[in-house]
Amino acid sequence: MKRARIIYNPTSGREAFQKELPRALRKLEEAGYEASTHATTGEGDATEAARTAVTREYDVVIAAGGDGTINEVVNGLAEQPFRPKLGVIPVGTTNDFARSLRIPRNIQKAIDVVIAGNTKKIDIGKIDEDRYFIYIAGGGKITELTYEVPSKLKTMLGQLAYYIKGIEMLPFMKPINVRIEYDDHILEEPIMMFLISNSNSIGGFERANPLGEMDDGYFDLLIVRKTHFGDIPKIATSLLKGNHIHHDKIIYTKTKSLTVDVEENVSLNIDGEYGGLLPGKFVNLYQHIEFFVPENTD
Ligand SMILES: Nc1ncnc2c1ncn2[C@@H]1O[C@H](COP(=O)(O)OP(=O)(O)OP(=O)(O)O)[C@@H](O)[C@H]1O
Repeated sequence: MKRARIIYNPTSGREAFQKELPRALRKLEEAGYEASTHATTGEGDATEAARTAVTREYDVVIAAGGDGTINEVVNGLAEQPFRPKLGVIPVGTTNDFARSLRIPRNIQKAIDVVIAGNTKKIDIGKIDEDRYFIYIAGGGKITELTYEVPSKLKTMLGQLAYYIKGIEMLPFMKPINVRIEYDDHILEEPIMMFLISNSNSIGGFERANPLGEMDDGYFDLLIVRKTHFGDIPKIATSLLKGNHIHHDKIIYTKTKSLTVDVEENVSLNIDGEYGGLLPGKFVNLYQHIEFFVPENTD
């Protein structure tokens, strides 16, 4: 009999999962899984729980929560030589990663995806020696000033799936001097921010194959060079149209790894959460975790 460990955040998304849990367990049992649960107790607990699931040789881990919970579970699995297959039940406030995998928001339908058994190996980002991210890492320096973001700009930016959180901050950012090394390039100049993504969103909003670039071993690297407040709407428009690749304030490329050095204190954002200060080394781990995904995503 296959064994599944459900790691869920009981506080995530208005506690919706707990109500559905008995039904989810029943479904899994009927599908031939012996299933057990672990309710997380606070920050970092999902990482520990995932490590324990590996030690106890579960075949499958199911992470129920938001992006934060999935990030933590992946951090517990990523360094293990044997990594169970990972199911995702998106019950958080932000579920960008699950959305990119086309996993349904409906809890029972998301369980059905696990039961159906279709999987895909997805790249994972590694930061320095022992931290991992699932879809985005980025950095920049936020100013003390609070400009009002024009509402038109906000509406436009609202359509940017992954980069929204980063780009939306542009008006509040001030230039930082960086040294970024990627492939054979060395960039040494003031920039507004950089975003490293393991996604298909940028330049690919209308892609037919949504997972096409989450398993290719490459990050998307987006760097916004030093710019003035007035240029930001233009940059946002160009990002939205997907022709940002040719914008002179934007560097957009693909790379398997990069290092980012800074002279001052600049914070790093990992999967939407504060992730300490730079510098950092970022490496794409090719097809490192096998996720359950709906069948029609290939
Ligand atoms: N029992 C708990 N009580 C409080 N916080 C917890 C608990 N278990 C886990 N957490 C923390 O909650 C963080 C965020 O959770 P998660 O990503 O699942 O939800 P979310 O999408 O951020 O939003 P929300 O919790 O508002 O639905 C996790 O990174 C984890 O550190």
